[in-house]
Amino acid sequence: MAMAINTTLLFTPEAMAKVDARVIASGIPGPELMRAAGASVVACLLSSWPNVARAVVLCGPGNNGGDGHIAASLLAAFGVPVLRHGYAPRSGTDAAAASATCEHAILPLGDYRPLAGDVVIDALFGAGLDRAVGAEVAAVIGRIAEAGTPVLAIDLPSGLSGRTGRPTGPVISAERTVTFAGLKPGHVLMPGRELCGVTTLADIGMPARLVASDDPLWINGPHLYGPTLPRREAADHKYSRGHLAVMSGPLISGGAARLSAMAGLRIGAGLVTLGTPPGAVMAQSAHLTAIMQHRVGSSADLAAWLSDPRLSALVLGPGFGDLEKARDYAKVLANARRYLVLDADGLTAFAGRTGELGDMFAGETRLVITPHEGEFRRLFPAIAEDETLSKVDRARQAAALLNAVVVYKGADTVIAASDGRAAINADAPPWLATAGSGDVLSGVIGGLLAQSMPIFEAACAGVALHGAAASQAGPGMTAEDLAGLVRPPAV
Ligand SMILES: NC(=O)C1=CN([C@@H]2O[C@H](COP(=O)(O)OP(=O)(O)OC[C@H]3O[C@@H](n4cnc5c(N)ncnc54)[C@H](O)[C@@H]3O)[C@@H](O)[C@H]2O)[C@@H](O)CC1
Ligand SMILES: [K+]
Repeated sequence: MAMAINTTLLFTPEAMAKVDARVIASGIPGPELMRAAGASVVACLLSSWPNVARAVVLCGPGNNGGDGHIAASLLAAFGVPVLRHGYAPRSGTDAAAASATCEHAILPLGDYRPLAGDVVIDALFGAGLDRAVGAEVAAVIGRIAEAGTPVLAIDLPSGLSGRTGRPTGPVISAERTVTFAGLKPGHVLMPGRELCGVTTLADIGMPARLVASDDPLWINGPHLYGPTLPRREAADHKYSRGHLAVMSGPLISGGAARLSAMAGLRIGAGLVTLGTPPGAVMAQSAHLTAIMQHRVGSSADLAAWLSDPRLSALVLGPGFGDLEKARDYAKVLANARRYLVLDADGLTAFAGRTGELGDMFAGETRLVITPHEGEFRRLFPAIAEDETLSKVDRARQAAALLNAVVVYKGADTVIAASDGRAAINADAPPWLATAGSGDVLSGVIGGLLAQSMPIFEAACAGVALHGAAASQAGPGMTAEDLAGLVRPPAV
């Protein structure tokens, strides 16, 4: 039978509970899964801490504790000194059967005092955590943190929500986490990703076809956008690879549009033109070679320019400056049914006016917005303030509200479409948070849209390829370096 981990989907705790139930209903007993889970924890512990002096299993009342009991009995069999602290499982459960395999008594949780050489196995709560941990658990979490004792978390660090990636209260900070069959949003959303430390996905013998979910939530990667990347053909010419326009701001802030335009060209758009206000044309000319210019001083100029049907996608916002003009231009672009990446000043222009923006872009989705945290809060204050929502929920609600693809930026950028599809990007390097990097991202997405890539896939690919360019650039990267390193993958 094909056993599996699913490396592309993300499973909310609810979706994972359904997978568990399906697998057990298919005839694989729960205790068998628990044995495999406990064994994978032991494998991780022994490879990461081969000189462990004492393995301290902190066990909770549910199945997460059950995995911990299995780990305790296996470690004891391997001759590792073991301590169990925590709560006894309810009788008759799989966790109780697991607990019975270990002969060490379960000592009270509050009695644990960390010693040098300890490694803690956190088996208190996993996917079943539904509220803040109590005072006794909070106290032991505090003592472990104070002592700096390394922690290996089972499934999720206790106190972390697998759905939101946020702590529900006091939370374990783990060095390593072992989870099963598929990652949960909490493993990749911040600060969850950091609280998990290094996360390992273990195969516990669930059949591949059952490790599935009808919630369209993925890790961002080529599995999402690879098949729709623009193909290079020998017969390509510049017009067959699309024409991207980037609206330039005034003299003082024209650099942002240039970064965006350069990125659009590098990602493969056949032609890239700056739409420049008259006062900035000379200055921009001094900087441009492969990028062309068109003089655009008013909405009428823009509308006239758009009579060229080859102009398929536009970027509006980086360094644009004039908020009223940004609103007017967005309206012209919406009426002309062009694909638009709205960023920076283009987003600020619609703070408090998201209804207006959504109405403009009704119908087939043609709008991508790329807000960072502050811009998102200004655009969607009610969604941003709702503490029950995860970043994925927020991006999805914003996307539905605007009929747009939302690229909600950060260390855990979420890309969401108005039909509910969403992806979390989990591998961008921290030095990507630099001035001008957002301008490059909007150019990358615009360049892919100009090449007729479908809109959600273009946004996912843009975020991934932008991150890949940053990884290649390395620490100390500037936005100019980044724009120069953006490349389409070979397809
Ligand atoms: N069912 C399965 O097929 C498998 C489950 N596995 C493990 O099972 C775990 C999920 O098990 P459970 O659903 O039993 O969940 P947990 O073991 O995470 O805990 C659930 C129990 O804790 C209580 N609880 C939740 N939050 C609490 C809080 N803040 N303070 C005090 N009590 C709290 C709940 O009411 C419930 O009784 C996974 O994380 C994974 O480790 C693995 O054994 C693999 C297979
Ligand atoms: K845990």
